[in-house]
Order: sequence, then structure tokens, then C-alpha cells
Amino acid sequence: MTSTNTKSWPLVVNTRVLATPLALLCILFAVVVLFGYAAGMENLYRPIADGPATHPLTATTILLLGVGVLSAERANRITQTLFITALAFAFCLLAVNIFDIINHTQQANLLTPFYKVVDAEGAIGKSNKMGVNTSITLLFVAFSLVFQHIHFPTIAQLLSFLGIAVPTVSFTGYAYGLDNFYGQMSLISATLGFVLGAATLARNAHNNPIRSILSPYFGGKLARFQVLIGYAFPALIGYLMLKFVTSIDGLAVGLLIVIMSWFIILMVSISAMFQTAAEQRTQRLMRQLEQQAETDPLTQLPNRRRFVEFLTHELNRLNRHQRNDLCLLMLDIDHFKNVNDTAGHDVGDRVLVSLGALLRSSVRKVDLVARIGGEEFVVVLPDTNFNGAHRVATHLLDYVQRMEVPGWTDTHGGITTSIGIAVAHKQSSIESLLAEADSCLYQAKKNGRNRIEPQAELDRPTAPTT
Ligand SMILES: Nc1nc2c(ncn2[C@@H]2O[C@H](COP(=O)(O)OP(=O)(O)OP(=O)(O)O)[C@@H](O)[C@H]2O)c(=O)[nH]1
Repeated sequence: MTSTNTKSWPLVVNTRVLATPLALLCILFAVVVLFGYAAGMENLYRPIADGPATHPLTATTILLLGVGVLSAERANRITQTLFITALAFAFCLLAVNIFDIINHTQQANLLTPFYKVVDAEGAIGKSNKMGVNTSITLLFVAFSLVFQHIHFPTIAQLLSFLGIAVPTVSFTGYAYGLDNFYGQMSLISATLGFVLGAATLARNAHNNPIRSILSPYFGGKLARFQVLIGYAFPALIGYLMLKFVTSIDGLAVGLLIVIMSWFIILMVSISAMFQTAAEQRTQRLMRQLEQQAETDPLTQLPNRRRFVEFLTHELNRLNRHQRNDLCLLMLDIDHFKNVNDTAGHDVGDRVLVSLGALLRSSVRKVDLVARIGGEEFVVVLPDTNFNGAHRVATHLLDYVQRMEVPGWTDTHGGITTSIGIAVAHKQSSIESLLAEADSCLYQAKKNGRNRIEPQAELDRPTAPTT
């Protein structure tokens, strides 16, 4: 279900760009929190007076994980080392903290900066801990970065989603006044955990399911709308229930909102993945069909339809810019009926395929070679004057004579072509240009074949025609 150009989808590009400022924001706030401890400014790490604080260990881990997000792209050896070091330290801090939570020990104190401030606050009964919610959030984020690094993007996104879900639960708690929802997770910790999770998701946005939600197709647009509704609708319902139904249990409402939101988002992500994959398949098929509609099935050259499109564009260009010249060569194999009649249709086809390949490889990339009829080919030469076109035609006449086609040239001698040259001018239309080239070609056939005939009113070049 991957697509080679996914990284260039505008929303994917913009979301990936967001990862860096989001990570920088987390680092900045973590530094501000640590500064709050250093400078004794409590409101910098405890936004609600007597509410939960952001523990210095939390701020340090967020800072390390922010560095992890910044260096996750494996740009060079330095970022690689930075990434591994930051993650290793973050895991150490988280492991010790989780060990303390499980065993009711205080080993993390040994690693905690500004531990004395925390200790002093504890002595006067102020809560300041890196609680279970925060530890789980940061652990999910850290593991998400690891899985991203070892190329398991879907698992990484799932972990980021889970990392974001925990602060969302805390936000719900803050919104509805359910303190057992946020526990010891301060508003700063919840916000930074959320932003950090979002940064890891943004870094990984070119992979599924996020990339499907960000796809430019209808499925992506629908998924983005559904994600918004998935968040907003349960929150609105919860708000109305708590406001108007007096006997209701707040905890149950909060849980219902969180579960409903995340269930909707999970379902939207899964369906967006399938819908985007189906839409990409349809787009690929349409591109193939478009290409087929403009390609001659035998020679694989552009057909008359593509030729008309190309020539229209070049004539428009000629009309816009005074100085650019444009010439059209029309080639027709001499006595081709004889090839079919003598050696069979298969050999005739082989001659056409060989001639097509020879013409294509003999002109510039900007020129268009097309098969517009049975044994009739055209070469459009943009930015080429008559002398240039005549030179090209002379080479082609020569190359064709020397062309080898097994089953024909080995037993019946070389193939020859006649070529008509038409030079476009400001009033030229496709029809007039084709008619001129065709009449030159007719003249070349009449004058003995295996020759070039330019437009009647043009001066002939000094070199004699073949
Ligand atoms: N093998 C093959 N033959 C084709 C194809 N398309 C057209 N032809 C044949 O090309 C031949 C064109 O014959 P004519 O128009 O008489 O032209 P000619 O024999 O090349 O003679 P001059 O153009 O006057 O030199 C016919 O026999 C067509 O059947 C094709 O796709 N494959």
C-alpha cells in the first residue's frame, strides 16, 4: 500500500515540516520548566497553584525526547549519535522512575536535577512527582522513536497515538474537573507529552495510517473531517451530559468520551488506509489508460492524438515568442506495400518497429516522433529553423538506408523513406502544417522517392537534396 510519491503530497510535506518546530517547542518549554526550578519561579513548573507540577525529571526526559525527534532523520553521524545518546538517557530516566513507582522507592532522586527543591516541596505537602500518566506517555513516545528508527513506521505511529491518548485523558479530566483522570500529570506535562507525541507522528507522516489521513484524495479529505468530528462530537455530548443530567457519574462520562473519540479515530484511520490505497490504484489505472490512449501499440511511439496535443502546444509557444522556429518532418516508407506482400505482415511490422526506434534515438529529447498513419511518421522539431530541419532529415534518410531489419534487409536490401519538410509560421495551424508537409512528401515520392522535399516557397539549402 505504499506509494513512491507519498512524500510529495502537500499535507504530508507540511506535516513533516511541523515535526521540527514542535520538538523545538517541547525543548523550549522543558528548559523554561527547569529554569523555573533554578530561579525558584514556581509558576513556571506548577501552572495551577496547588495543582500538579512538572517534575524536573519529566522536563529532562521531554528535553531528551525533543532532541530525539530533532535528530531522528539520520542525516549524518552526529545526528545519529545524538539520537542514540538522547534516547538512551531518556530510557534510563524513565526506567528508574517506573522502578520507583512499582517498588515505592526513590532511586530517581539520585538522577533528578533540582531534587532539593522537590524534596522541600514534599516536606510542606506539595505534590511533585513524575506520575504514572507522564511516565507512560513519555515511554510510548520514546518507543515510537525507536520503532521509527528501525523502520516499523506503523507500530511507531500506533505508539505515538497511544502517547497522545494519555494526555488527552488528562485534558478531559481538566475540562470536566475529574482529578482522577489527570492524577499527577500537570497541564504543562500533558501539553508537552501531547506535543511530543504529535511531533513523532509528524516526523512519520509519510507512512500509514497518517499518510492516508493526509492524502490529497477524497478518502483523505473525508478522513480529516471524520477525525475532527471524532474528537469534537463525543466531547460535546460529554459536556451536555455533565451540564444537564445532574445524577450522572462524571468518571463514566469522561471514560465514555475518551473511548468514543479513540474508537472513532481508529476506525477512521483503518478505512482511510483502504480508501487511499483504492484511490491510488484508480489513479494509476487512469494514468495507464491516458498513456495508452496516446501511444501507438505497435511502435510504442506517441500516436496522432499525442502529436496533435504536442504540436498545438508548440504552435502556441511559437505565437507567444517571436524568435522560436518550428519545423515538421513527415516521413513515409517507400514501397512499403512491397515489404508486406513479399515477406509478410509480421516482417512489415518489424520494419515499422525498427524505424520507430531508429527515429526516436536519432533526434533530441525535446523533439517528438509520432506514428500518425500506417507507414507514416512525423517528427516535430521545436526551436529548429529550416536549415536545421533539413540537416536532421538528411541524417534520417541516411540512417534509414543503413537500418538493418532481420528478415528483410538481409535478403531484400535496404529500406528507404521520403521526407517532406514544413516550416511553421505565425499563421500556421496543425491542418495547414500537415497539409504542407504532406504535399512535400507527395512531391518527394513523385520526384523519385528516397529524398527530401521542402516547402515550395522556401529557398532550397545549398546542399543538394538526395
Ligand atoms: N505490416 C504493416 N503494414 C501496414 C500497417 N499499416 C499500414 N500498412 C501497410 O502499408 C502499406 C502502405 O502502402 P501504400 O500506401 O501503397 O504505400 P507504399 O507501398 O509504401 O508506396 P509509396 O508510399 O508510394 O512508396 C499498405 O500495404 C498497408 O497495408 C501496419 O501496421 N503493419
